[in-house]
Amino acid sequence: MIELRSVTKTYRTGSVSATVLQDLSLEIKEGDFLAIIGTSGAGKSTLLNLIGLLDLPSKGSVWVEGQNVSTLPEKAYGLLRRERIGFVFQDFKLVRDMTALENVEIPLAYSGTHNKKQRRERALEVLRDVGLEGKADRYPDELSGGQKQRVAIARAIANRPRLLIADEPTGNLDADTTKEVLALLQQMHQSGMAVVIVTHDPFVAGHARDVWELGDGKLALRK
Ligand SMILES: Nc1ncnc2c1ncn2[C@@H]1O[C@H](COP(=O)(O)OP(=O)(O)OP(=O)(O)O)[C@@H](O)[C@H]1O
Repeated sequence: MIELRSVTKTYRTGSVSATVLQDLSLEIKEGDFLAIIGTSGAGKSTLLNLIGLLDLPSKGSVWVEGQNVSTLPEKAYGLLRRERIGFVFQDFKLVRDMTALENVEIPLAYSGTHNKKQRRERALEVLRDVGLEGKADRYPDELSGGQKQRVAIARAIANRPRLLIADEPTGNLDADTTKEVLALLQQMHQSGMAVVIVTHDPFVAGHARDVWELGDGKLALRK
């Protein structure tokens, strides 16, 4: 589905350059469930940005279904991302002055595939899938952390992406809520989506089928 081939990522700030990923390869296949662990600064977010088509490598290539994304015009690249990938973040990134329902409608409006009525129906359907049917009209500030993350997951899956990327999705949640969110991610995986989680938490990583540790710019399989 998405393949990183010998990617290197170097950041340059003025005359200083730092290589964060070094000749790293990784293939994400349909239905995978993998966790990426590593110390702070190891490059996990940098790696997720490449997997999520948010950034390009300095060297090497990123392939999506047989296409080298470096060779695509920016518009096509953005479209691939919007159609195929959903993102979930530690701090939820919900829009505060929009209700849960309106937040979930955002990607549906961007994709241009649904009219207003269809957007509403699809948003309600995914809110139901994450167990938040009754909270559709609540604003983020009126929801618990776990509920906010469930809204964020609903928003991420509204366009039926093939890949769900979660960057520390339980980082702001307590133990019980962490379990709820993990159950939901497992449910997404069982429904056929590939799931990639970045986490510091061994308990969270343990739920994935494969665990990769990022260190010294390379990945090592830990499970
Ligand atoms: N845009 C950038 N410009 C320059 N350096 C950057 C940039 N983004 C990240 N870095 C550097 O790259 C290294 C890896 O950062 P990254 O955020 O990928 O690590 P991480 O493993 O996700 O860390 P954390 O667990 O603390 O979030 C760090 O040393 C960071 O300072």
